[in-house]
Amino acid sequence: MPGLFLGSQYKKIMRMTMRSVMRKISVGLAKESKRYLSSAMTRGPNTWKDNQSSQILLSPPLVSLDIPEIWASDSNYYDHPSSWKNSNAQIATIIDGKSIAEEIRSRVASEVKRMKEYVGQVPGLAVILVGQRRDSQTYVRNKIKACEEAGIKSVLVELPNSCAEYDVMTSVLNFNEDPSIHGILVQLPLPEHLDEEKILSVLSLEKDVDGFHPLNMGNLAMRGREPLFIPCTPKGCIELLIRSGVEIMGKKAVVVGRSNIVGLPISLLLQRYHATVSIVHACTKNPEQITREADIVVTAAGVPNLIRSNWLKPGAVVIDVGTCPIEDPSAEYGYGLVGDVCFEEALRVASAVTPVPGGVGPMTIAMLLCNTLDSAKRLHGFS
Ligand SMILES: Nc1nc2c(c(=O)[nH]1)N[C@@H](CN(C=O)c1ccc(C(=O)N[C@@H](CCC(=O)O)C(=O)O)cc1)CN2
Repeated sequence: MPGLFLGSQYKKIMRMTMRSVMRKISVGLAKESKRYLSSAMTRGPNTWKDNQSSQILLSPPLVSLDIPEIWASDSNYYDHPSSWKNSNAQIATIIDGKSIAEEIRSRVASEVKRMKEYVGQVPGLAVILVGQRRDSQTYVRNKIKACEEAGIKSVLVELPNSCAEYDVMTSVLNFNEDPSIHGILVQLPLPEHLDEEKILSVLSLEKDVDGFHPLNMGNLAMRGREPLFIPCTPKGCIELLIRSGVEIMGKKAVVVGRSNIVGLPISLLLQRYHATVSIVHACTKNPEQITREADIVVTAAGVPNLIRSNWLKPGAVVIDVGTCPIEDPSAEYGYGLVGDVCFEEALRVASAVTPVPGGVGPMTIAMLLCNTLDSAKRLHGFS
């Protein structure tokens, strides 16, 4: 499977790297270019081949994506958007996040088994849930179930809505010290009286499987840096794009929403994959004029049916992260989920769309398992 990546995006990055290096040589920067090229080569395809047996995801380490910051002057280098599928009558592909997530989860399970055989330990995840939000309870229940199915140990701490900051921080600090726990997450949002920033900042950087610690987020934002963890939902979006064969490099991407959980990190991550990224948010004037230019739209506004057909360019790829709970007495837990995208309309304009439910949501949980496994491997020096 890594071959798929090598066959398209990586080749393109290497081609661009070579071009940039050639340009640099021509302007007298031969020494620096040679150093860059040799390091790009050593952490490039060879590294990938070496790791193939235990590699689960197709998305590569971020540092391996780095290329010199040189603006391309040859306009025919990128695929022109006009070469994208362009018919209004087209019915988009539905990106099946549920089945992709299942495949990833079964690969995580195999790796957990292998780790148990070689190290005698399984990864451990601690989940802290404060309060009784029904949606949070569902997500946490699903996370615990997914851990069980993958052979990952999980511990759940449930605290009442009225608890003090001190109680949450004490739980986090205890798990920081527990060697059987490799990942810790505090389910968000927290009740209003609790200071999220304060709580997340005491979480051990090495166990921050949500990737919300300011240092992990900062490293995601900075070129040449590799965060220990990439937030689960954005990481899942990229994995969906790559697995659906969507080219990211050089494409115009628009992110709708700027939350710390999704909007901000996905915009940073798309930049790391060399998309040209715009962010629209609640204060943006005429956001549809901006999204209409986009090859890739990732939306995380939490506003049902915000994205209508006139917000989309024909052939765009649409990733719907919006999950808005709506009352549904006939549903198992009394509510259903709707996304940000008017799905029926998007199907007629876009080239690919994720559904809600069954799109990004299941990927969030699959990526959490990946991050927990990665953390355990790192902490036990197992590859
Ligand atoms: N600590 C965190 N809090 C929150 C995160 C997060 O990544 N870390 N993200 C969201 C909620 N979330 C995970 O916690 C999450 C959202 C949706 C799903 C999911 O599988 N959705 C399914 C439908 C599930 C259902 O039946 O309701 C789908 O879309 O198909 C998983 C996790 C906010 N908080």
